[in-house]
Amino acid sequence: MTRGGEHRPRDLSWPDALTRPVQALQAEASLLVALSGGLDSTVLLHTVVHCLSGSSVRLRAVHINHQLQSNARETEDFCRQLCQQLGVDLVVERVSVAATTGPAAGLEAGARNARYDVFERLMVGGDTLLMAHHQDDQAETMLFRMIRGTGLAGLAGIPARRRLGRGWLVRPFLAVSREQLHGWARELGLAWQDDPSNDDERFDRNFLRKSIIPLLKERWPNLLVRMDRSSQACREGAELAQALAQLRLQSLSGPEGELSIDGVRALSLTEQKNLLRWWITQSGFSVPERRDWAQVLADLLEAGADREPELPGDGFAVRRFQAALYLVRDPKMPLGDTRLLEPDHPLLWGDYRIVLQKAQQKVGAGTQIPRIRVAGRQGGERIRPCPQGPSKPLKKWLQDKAVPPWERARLPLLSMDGELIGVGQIWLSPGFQGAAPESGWRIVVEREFD
Ligand SMILES: Nc1ncnc2c1ncn2[C@@H]1O[C@H](COP(=O)(O)OP(=O)(O)OP(=O)(O)O)[C@@H](O)[C@H]1O
Repeated sequence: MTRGGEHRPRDLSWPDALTRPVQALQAEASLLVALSGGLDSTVLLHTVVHCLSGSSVRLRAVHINHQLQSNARETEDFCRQLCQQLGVDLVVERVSVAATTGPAAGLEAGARNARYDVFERLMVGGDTLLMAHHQDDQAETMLFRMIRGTGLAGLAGIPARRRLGRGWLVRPFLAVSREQLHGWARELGLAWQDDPSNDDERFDRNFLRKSIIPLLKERWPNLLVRMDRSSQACREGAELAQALAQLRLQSLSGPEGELSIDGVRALSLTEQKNLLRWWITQSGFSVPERRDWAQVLADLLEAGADREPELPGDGFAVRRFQAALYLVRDPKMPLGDTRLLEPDHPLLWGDYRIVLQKAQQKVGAGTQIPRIRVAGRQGGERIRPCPQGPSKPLKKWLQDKAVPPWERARLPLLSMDGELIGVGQIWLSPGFQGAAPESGWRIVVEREFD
């Protein structure tokens, strides 16, 4: 349902609290306003147009139609008309939200994920996406996270600025309350769309907004300001914890990014947890949800030498090998089949990329393309590390080289005429390396994330 009056604001003086944070965006190259059609983002779009039209900033809006509400089409039309009247280019994306049959929270989260996926995809370098989150959203988020039992970083609430895809996400209204936004929207005579799902208290956020926060505000009128202070304190605390974890990471990590067990063991349990979480996040993964961190750490750090403890995660695992912890990415493809190397056709083998190249010809070297096979370990292989020397079991050789067990299973083995000529990046027969290799052919083995 459309509320209020016009697509054009009345000619009043605009409140400073709205214009100040938006004027600070003058230096941005390109702004994208996330426009839901609701009151908050409609006021944001009007304010951006009021403050920045005529400036050099490129301005667009983006509306995501989740196709969930009965008025989804009406809201999309509203956004189109609004942008047309304001002379702002609008991108509309329709998405299908998963988990529609799940519990209310699943649907809410599904819509949010779909929305952020689109935003990320749309952003190019130099783009800044603006969202209209305000002080009340901040308080709801903090309460909600507290109820779910989140840590310091979660209690820091919604950040005013953070990276999103190739650009930035900025929330200029975080210091403005919902009441103020509503008051100004009416005073300026603006129109907006009401979201019927905002009244549905099966959604946790709505329950907090409609039933809990008003009660708290009645008792503590400056609740929002106090919570804002708490979020600031938590943000600072989280920043300090990260800085400490980063220092520890630098001093305890070895040449392959592994962490020394003795070094980690010397830290308090609190610091161990802090370090492990930061290490996982820094490596681009999500920290697994565990309640038994003390147990997880005791397993990783104290298990007997004969055990191979691990903390599994999504796309990775933290594993122990000898005196260190390793953060190991899941391999890219199932290994197993045998492949033949073709000249100048890179072979992708899990995380490895293997290339066979014709090298400068040595006098007397054959010109025939060597038949080099690439395969995973089957067991029983032997290696002849020195061309004229004796061969030894590959298993023993890998153990002597202290190659971790998970790495051994992933290594591409290169062989020719039944003889091993290469083991991942660890070893390559001298006949296939250097400026003028004996065989007339050079092999290059790289690991993708090296
Ligand atoms: N359908 C939409 N299309 C474009 N932007 C949207 C849409 N829905 C929400 N937004 C943007 O996100 C802001 C916050 O909206 P809302 O509070 O509904 O989302 P939220 O789920 O709480 O957000 P978040 O998950 O980011 O905290 C809006 O002010 C608006 O800028």
